[in-house]
Amino acid sequence: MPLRLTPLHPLFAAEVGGLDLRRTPGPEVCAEIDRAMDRYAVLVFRGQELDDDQQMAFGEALGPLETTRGTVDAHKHRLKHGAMNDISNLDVDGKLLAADDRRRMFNLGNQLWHSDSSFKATPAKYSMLHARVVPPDGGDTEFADMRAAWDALPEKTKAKVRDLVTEHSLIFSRGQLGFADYTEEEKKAFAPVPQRLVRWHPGSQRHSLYLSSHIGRIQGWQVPEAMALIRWLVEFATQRQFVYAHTWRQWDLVMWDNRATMHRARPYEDATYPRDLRRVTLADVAPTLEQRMAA
Ligand SMILES: O=C(O)CCC(=O)C(=O)O
Ligand SMILES: [Fe+2]
Repeated sequence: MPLRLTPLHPLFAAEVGGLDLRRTPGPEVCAEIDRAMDRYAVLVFRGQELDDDQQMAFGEALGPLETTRGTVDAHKHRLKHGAMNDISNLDVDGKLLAADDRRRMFNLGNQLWHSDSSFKATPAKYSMLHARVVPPDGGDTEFADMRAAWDALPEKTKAKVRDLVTEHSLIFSRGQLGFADYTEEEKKAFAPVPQRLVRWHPGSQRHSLYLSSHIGRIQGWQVPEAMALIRWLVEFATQRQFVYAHTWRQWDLVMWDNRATMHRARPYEDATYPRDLRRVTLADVAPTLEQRMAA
């Protein structure tokens, strides 16, 4: 049975109808979802009244999670030794953290355009956010299609950036927010990781720009030149025609492919309203430099 897909944007993003995710989909439906992710990169499932277990079960049906219940003990240990050292979807009891709690911990970083976990050697594949409580207005999440952005680049620029290797770290993204003080342990934990600037997406057979606020260097380049280029690319790639803005309703589940998109949280007026969005993240298969490029 093919999924019922309704496009939400001329380039990417679609709504998926006819699925009740309280019952974890089997392998055939998951394969359909993967195919739809390859095509659309962002999928919106409305009206899904899930709890943490059901959301995690859906994630696990699609592939290995970045943080699983099996790693909760290790995770508790890391939290005890400084929550700032860790970034995770889980709290100390293994419950999913609300995005706002993660945001408080990670200093508004979600409001910068980014790709999840690009600061990890093996970054994230899919992320899914589930809306438990939403404020009356504001607080959208915006997504930008990094395949369409790549396609639209001038050929000269493509040739210039095609083989570049960037370095990503939480220290770089937090630096943009004014954070500068780190312990030696934190510096070690957040050591920059190399990533390709241009990726090959096997599912869609398309290239994508792998951009993120976590980028702070391009290997072999002086920092000012590197960051001027990265800023230009981010501006280019997040022009209005490449962006889908999701306005949340309670019980929306939105899943995106971090290999093919960037996203950012938008602020909302009255921060006294709760905004409880919970995330489950799937791990990619390998560091980007170890992944195959197009033949
Ligand atoms: O809160 C949001 O709108 C987005 C948060 C985010 O970037 C994430 O959960 O990965
Ligand atoms: Fe994010």
